[in-house]
Amino acid sequence: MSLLEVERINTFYGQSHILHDLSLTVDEGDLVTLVGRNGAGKTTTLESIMGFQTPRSGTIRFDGTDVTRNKPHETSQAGVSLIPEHRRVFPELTVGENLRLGHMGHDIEADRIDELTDRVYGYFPRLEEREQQRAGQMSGGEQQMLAIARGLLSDPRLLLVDEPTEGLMPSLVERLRNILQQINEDGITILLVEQNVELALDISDYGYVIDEGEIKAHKPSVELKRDEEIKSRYLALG
Ligand SMILES: Nc1ncnc2c1ncn2[C@@H]1O[C@H](COP(=O)(O)OP(=O)(O)OP(=O)(O)O)[C@@H](O)[C@H]1O
Repeated sequence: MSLLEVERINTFYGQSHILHDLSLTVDEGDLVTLVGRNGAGKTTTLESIMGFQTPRSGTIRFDGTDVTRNKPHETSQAGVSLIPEHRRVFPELTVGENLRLGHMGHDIEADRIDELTDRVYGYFPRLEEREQQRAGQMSGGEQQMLAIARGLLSDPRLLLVDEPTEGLMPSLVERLRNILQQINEDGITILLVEQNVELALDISDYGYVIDEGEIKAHKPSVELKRDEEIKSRYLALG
């Protein structure tokens, strides 16, 4: 059994049929990527898994439990955390306050919260230095780090990350790439959506290619990287 099993989901916005019989699986411990052009349906896939959109048909199972009709907070309590696009942090709150929101509503023991906090400060030392600062005063890159850190404080087993490198300068992209790998090596399963296809395929074990709401290919990332036809047809690369 895979940690996440998405089986033939169909998701609509009103009359618009966006995801067509979409299936994918993510095994525990893996870093899996979902890549595809703008508007291909990547965000909609993550939102369907999390419960922000409810598929009209099909099934989503997390750790063997049907979560297809879960509300987002229920999916979150089950162990999934979504880091949305555009780093949504609360600008008026401090870094520390933003982080504390990460474990609110989750039944996590105080010792575990301390452990998680230490761990995220290990990944992102800058956040510890800026604990008292308002999030809105930080750079875009730091806000992205904060959004990921906050997501980790809910103690997830599966992290869904939507376009984390968007708009970051190259040195930060490099840092973020290392941190995502480290988070995964520390035992958290990751499903990563990325426009930066080269980066996504470099750090992932397995890749899914989506186009017009359908999975067009899936294979180990090392094989996708060599597949010039898929890259030029669906990813505008090569
Ligand atoms: N709230 C919405 N209402 C109607 N259509 C939407 C809505 N959100 C997205 N869409 C449409 O659904 C399709 C898939 O969008 P989605 O955001 O999932 O794609 P994406 O692959 O994540 O693209 P991007 O990289 O641009 O975010 C697009 O055609 C988009 O226009």
